[in-house]
Amino acid sequence: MLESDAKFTIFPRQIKDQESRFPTCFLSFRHTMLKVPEHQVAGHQALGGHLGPLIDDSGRFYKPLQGDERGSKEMSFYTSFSSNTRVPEHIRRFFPVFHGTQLVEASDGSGRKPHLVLEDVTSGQFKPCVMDIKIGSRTWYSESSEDYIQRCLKKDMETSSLSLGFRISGLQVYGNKESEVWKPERKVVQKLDADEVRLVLKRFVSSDPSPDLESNPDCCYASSVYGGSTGILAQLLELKAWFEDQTTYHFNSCSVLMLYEKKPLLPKKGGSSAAEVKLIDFAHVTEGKGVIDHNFLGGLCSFIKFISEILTNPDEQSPRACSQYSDKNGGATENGAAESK
Ligand SMILES: Nc1ncnc2c1ncn2[C@@H]1O[C@H](COP(=O)(O)OP(=O)(O)OP(=O)(O)O)[C@@H](O)[C@H]1O
Ligand SMILES: O=P(O)(O)O[C@@H]1[C@@H](O)[C@H](OP(=O)(O)O)[C@@H](OP(=O)(O)O)[C@H](O)[C@H]1OP(=O)(O)O
Repeated sequence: MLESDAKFTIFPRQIKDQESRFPTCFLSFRHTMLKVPEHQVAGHQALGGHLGPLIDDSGRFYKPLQGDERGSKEMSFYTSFSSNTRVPEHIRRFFPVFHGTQLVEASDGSGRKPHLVLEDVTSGQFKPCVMDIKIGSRTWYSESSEDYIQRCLKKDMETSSLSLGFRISGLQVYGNKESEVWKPERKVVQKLDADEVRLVLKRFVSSDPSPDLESNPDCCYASSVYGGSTGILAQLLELKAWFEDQTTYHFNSCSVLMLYEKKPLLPKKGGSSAAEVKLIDFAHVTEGKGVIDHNFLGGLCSFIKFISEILTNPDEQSPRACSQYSDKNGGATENGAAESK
């Protein structure tokens, strides 16, 4: 039995019809115009007739439930988490609000399909800077199939996951110039080494993120975004304290999403930037069975060290230029779009 009040079980699959696999209490219809999210930085994307998430104008993010067990796993997680009285209130804010599931027209034209209805965490932001960081030195878990374990192992070894305990899955950073956005190729940022990751984390909080500049990034937003009592570092430390205690869930292959809105003027010293940390992607969450999620905790600690070192030494010269990824579609672009899966 789980230590939580909520049952953390996968919904049964007695009924084959995909729409019927999900409890009717979660199904509802809202007739609204859905569109492809402009600020998505990783994951399956709805562009080009693929199946991917959609958003509406009221601040909701519709993530299609994947037909295999990933969909039921993610819904099972949100259902369990929503009613788990052991989750402290101050920790809930790190998770997108869950509004149940809904049948909506899928982006790949395959008809109405069940989607998770989540809070759109970028809603209302004009120039959101977003980074998706997949946490953990391993993205597989013992319950996975042999084939899945092999695929994950290969990817973990080829990317920074194994060496750093996390990999950057994707990002976008706005510059101060109107409509300039840096959205480097995902395959490249996943494989950066420690120096390059440090440089990207600096560019994320700089006035001009453009990778072809000779100068070091100015990090002029570092103290207001990463620092301060409500900044990214403080939030990550709060999350870390929870992970040192919680043993209900193992967050395999989950991501930390960092976001803040780029404003042309610098916030006053010590002023808040309304930077946020969110946890997303729960398609591979498993039961913690009373054991600390050391894979996630280790990766989180490693990521925290990168952020805190930037705050301590923002002016430290980065030993390497990022030519590796600036050469490969990494330059600042006009409304650059990430590639879709
Ligand atoms: N609640 C949300 N609000 C706004 N954007 C979101 C939200 N959840 C996810 N995103 C965006 O969508 C991207 C992919 O999300 P997620 O990892 O959940 O999808 P996925 O298709 O399961 O990914 P993967 O293929 O890595 O398993 C994130 O990087 C982020 O940009
Ligand atoms: O194709 P799948 O089975 O949906 O698995 C995806 C995988 O394709 C994807 O890799 P890539 O297409 O970006 O190379 C993985 O994303 P990362 O690159 O961030 O690792 C996804 O994580 C895979 O999905 P899942 O994690 O559910 O296995």
